[in-house]
Amino acid sequence: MFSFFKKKFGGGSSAEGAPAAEPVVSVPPQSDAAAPAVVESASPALAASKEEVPAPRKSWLDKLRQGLRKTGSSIAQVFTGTQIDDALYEELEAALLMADTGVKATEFLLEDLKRRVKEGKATEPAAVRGLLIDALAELLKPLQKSLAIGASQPTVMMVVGVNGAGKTTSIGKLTRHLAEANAKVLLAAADTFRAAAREQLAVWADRAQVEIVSQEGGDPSAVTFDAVVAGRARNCDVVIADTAGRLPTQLHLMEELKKIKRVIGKAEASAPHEVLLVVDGNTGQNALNQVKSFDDALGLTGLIITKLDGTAKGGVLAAIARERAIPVYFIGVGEKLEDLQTFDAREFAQALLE
Ligand SMILES: Nc1nc2c(ncn2[C@@H]2O[C@H](COP(=O)(O)OP(=O)(O)OP(=O)(O)O)[C@@H](O)[C@H]2O)c(=O)[nH]1
Repeated sequence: MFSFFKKKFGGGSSAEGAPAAEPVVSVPPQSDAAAPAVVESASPALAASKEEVPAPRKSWLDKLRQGLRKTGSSIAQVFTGTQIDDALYEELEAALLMADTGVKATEFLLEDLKRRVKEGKATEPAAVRGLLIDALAELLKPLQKSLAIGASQPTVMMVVGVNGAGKTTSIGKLTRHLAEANAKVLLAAADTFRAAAREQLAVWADRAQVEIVSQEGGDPSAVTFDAVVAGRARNCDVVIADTAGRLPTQLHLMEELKKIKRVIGKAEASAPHEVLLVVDGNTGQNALNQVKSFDDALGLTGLIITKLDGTAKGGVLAAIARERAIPVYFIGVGEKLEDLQTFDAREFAQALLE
């Protein structure tokens, strides 16, 4: 099994810690026992002093920092005073809630922070900010995991989400990155209703020079089934199915997704290997509700969080970590190819609070 993304994205969530030059064995970051040294060096922030952060990653990080400023500045405001007292914690609580961190994650972070302040014997509010970065990075750590390709051929991914979350755009970018890393990708346009959605996916397929299975009207499950069978016959590394946007409350449409998942399993018993939810990070607590609903219906394996360019609701990642810790494979901060990058817990905490 190998992961393209350490190589392509030059750092970020890869917990492997291996040099970025070659595809590497993917080790889930959570499995500290298996790879302790690796986890240690996973932070690009730490690595940055030793090796150059690649240019696309750097420009993405700048955008992420910029994008999270609306969230971060109201939290940072709390640390401009001179004392660490109840008022500071109350202000911080309000700022975290305003950033859509949610009650559970906010309570957890405050408790953890107070413990860190006590243990670290911090006396300056500015130092508390550093400790909050540590607390947040630790809370977010379970979300950090690389998307691994290659254990099955093809690796079948099903991508779901509400309308306009950024599914097709994210699939397009992911496909480009995979294709550039020499993976053979086949796309399935399982949104058989909306011509524009199919066309949009076809444009991405064209740009990445990959094949696409598409059909006007008809059954989305049938299109996906055909794509998985074709992907296997053509020795593809990855098959990605783009599904039509839907709200979790549209029960018949959720049933349709369950059917697509079942039918993929009929085409390839071990598939789908990934069920990815694309969520618009700008929707805050609503994003958390989407994660819970889609996970209950489909059993998600990963998240792609988009539109973190210009949000006041960046705290939602902490809420997800506390309430439904599904790996965040990618973060999107815009519409360009390089705007989709892997997630790194400490990097995110720093981008938010530094
Ligand atoms: N600012 C910003 N815009 C994004 C990002 N990701 C996607 N978009 C834009 O969001 C809009 C919707 O993206 P799509 O990829 O069409 O969303 P979708 O989920 O496939 O939509 P449906 O097919 O309607 O379900 C497009 O205009 C994208 O360019 C992001 O990270 N940041």
